[in-house]
Formats: sequence, C-alpha cells, structure tokens
Amino acid sequence: MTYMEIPEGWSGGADAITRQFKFENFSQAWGFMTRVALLAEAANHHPDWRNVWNRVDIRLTTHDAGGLTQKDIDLARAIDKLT
Ligand SMILES: C[C@H](O)[C@H](O)[C@H]1CNC2=NC(N)=NC(=O)C2=N1
Repeated sequence: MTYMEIPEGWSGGADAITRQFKFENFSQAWGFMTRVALLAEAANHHPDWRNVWNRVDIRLTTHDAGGLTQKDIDLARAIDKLT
C-alpha cells in the first residue's frame, strides 16, 4: 500500500475514510448530496453514506480494491470543494 495523504478533516486509514457534514436543515443537506451524487457518477466512484435530517455521514472506500485507494482521496477532495 503506497502512502496516501488523508485529506484534512477526514478520519480513517487503510480501510476507509469518513467525515460528517452538518447543514442548516434537510434541504441544504439534500442539495449537498445531489451535488456529491453528480461527482460520484462522473467519477464512477460512489460513497457509502447516511443522511439524518441536516447531517450527512460519508464513508469512502474502494469496494473493488477492498480498501482505501487514490480514488477515495480524490473524491474526498472534490466533496470538500462543495462546502
Ligand atoms: C463495476 C464497479 O461497480 C464500478 O466500477 C464502480 C462503481 N462505484 C464504485 N464505488 C466505490 N466506492 N468503489 C468501487 O469499487 C466502485 N466501483
């Protein structure tokens, strides 16, 4: 496993990285999820995620590789640019 720098604000390690996002309300959270979904489709790399009202918990891992890859790091950075 080559060393991959975990982006600021994300937690985790070789298996996956996670981050919690909080918004004003559900509508804001849902708008964020819509934009993440478009990024994910464009990258063909999709999050494991959960939404409860104004909170979105995102876990990134590469299922095909059984762990963390650069695709996860790249998607995390792209997601952070949305906030
Ligand atoms: C065939 C395979 O499902 C696709 O190549 C993509 C879809 N989105 C994906 N998303 C994630 N997180 N990991 C994958 O391995 C993955 N594979």
